[in-house]
Amino acid sequence: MICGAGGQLGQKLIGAARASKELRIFAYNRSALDLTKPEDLRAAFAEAKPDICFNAAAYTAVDRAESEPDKAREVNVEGAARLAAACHQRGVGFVHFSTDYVYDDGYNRPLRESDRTLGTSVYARTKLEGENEIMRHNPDAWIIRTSWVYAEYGHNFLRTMMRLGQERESLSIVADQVGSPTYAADLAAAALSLAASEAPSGIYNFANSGVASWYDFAHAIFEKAGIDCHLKPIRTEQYPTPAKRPSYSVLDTQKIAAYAGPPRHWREALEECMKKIT
Ligand SMILES: NC(=O)C1=CN([C@@H]2O[C@H](COP(=O)(O)OP(=O)(O)OC[C@H]3O[C@@H](n4cnc5c(N)ncnc54)[C@H](OP(=O)(O)O)[C@@H]3O)[C@@H](O)[C@H]2O)C=CC1
Ligand SMILES: Cc1cn([C@H]2C[C@H](O)[C@@H](COP(=O)(O)OP(=O)(O)O[C@H]3O[C@@H](C)C(=O)[C@@H](O)[C@H]3O)O2)c(=O)[nH]c1=O
Ligand SMILES: [Mg+2]
Repeated sequence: MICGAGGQLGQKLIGAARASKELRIFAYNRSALDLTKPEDLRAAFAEAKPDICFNAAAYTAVDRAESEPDKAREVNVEGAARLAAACHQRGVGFVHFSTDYVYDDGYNRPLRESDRTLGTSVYARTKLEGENEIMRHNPDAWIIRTSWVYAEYGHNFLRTMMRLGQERESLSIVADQVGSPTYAADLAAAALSLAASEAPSGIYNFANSGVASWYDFAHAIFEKAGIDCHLKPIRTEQYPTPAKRPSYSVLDTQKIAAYAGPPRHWREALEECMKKIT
């Protein structure tokens, strides 16, 4: 059972599950299963009778969340907790997704699952609270923290850059926020591997390997797309946004690698994704 099936990760989970050929898939987008509606949940469980549930549904608009915290909370905390509890009651496995933005920004080495959390934005705090509520309602849950997710479709930095790069002659992009771009297809495959393994419940990081600033990421996108737009590296203060983002959120992925294999480099994954964009 896949919730949030219309999002970028949701669509890739469907693809990964189909490729395995052994799974019967019940995928629900927001109109079929709204996490804030208990009656939708009951109907979906009755129909799918799943062995395992993947929750790709979330409120992901980082800046907008600053002005509508209740909406973000409703999905990322209450909705996620409700789904986790429903799975636990029925003995259904549960896989949830969280974000690099939950980590404390004081580290200068790849972040481990046991490191301190903080959350400098409404989005990050609702995701963190969601994690805690999930673990309280469902101690068997797997929670995968990931970062900078993109796909050839959906709302993401890659698609924003492709659009702006074609419209503008030059773009200023922050170069002092560092993380790891992650292809939604690689994340989906890792999530299925984790759920099929003997991995204990708890928190797992997953991201493509290698490190990039948003500026590096934009640079690689323009290079691969052959877009001729001048890129200027800037500091965070020069690009004010409603939500404060972490300056360093590279994830240590050793823990999940034991069950899902080592992730490939973000540049290799980006190349595969961009071949799908015509
Ligand atoms: N995108 C990223 O860079 C990152 C994402 N993550 C996490 O990964 C997960 C997947 O994210 P991603 O696929 O990128 O996000 P998307 O925004 O692409 O997809 C989220 C989906 O959830 C749906 N949704 C929103 N509210 C509800 C609701 N009440 N009930 C059911 N569905 C709902 C959205 O529908 P609609 O479009 O109609 O609102 C959308 O289809 C999320 O948990 C996210 O927090 C973690 C790190 C990075
Ligand atoms: C469009 C644009 C953005 N930026 C900066 C702003 C920001 O610091 C950075 C990325 O902007 P975005 O809004 O695309 O990224 P953002 O929405 O913050 O992406 C995050 O989404 C959530 C869901 C997550 O969980 C995170 O892992 C992360 O992927 O790029 C520029 O510097 N110049 C620009 O022209
Ligand atoms: Mg955004």
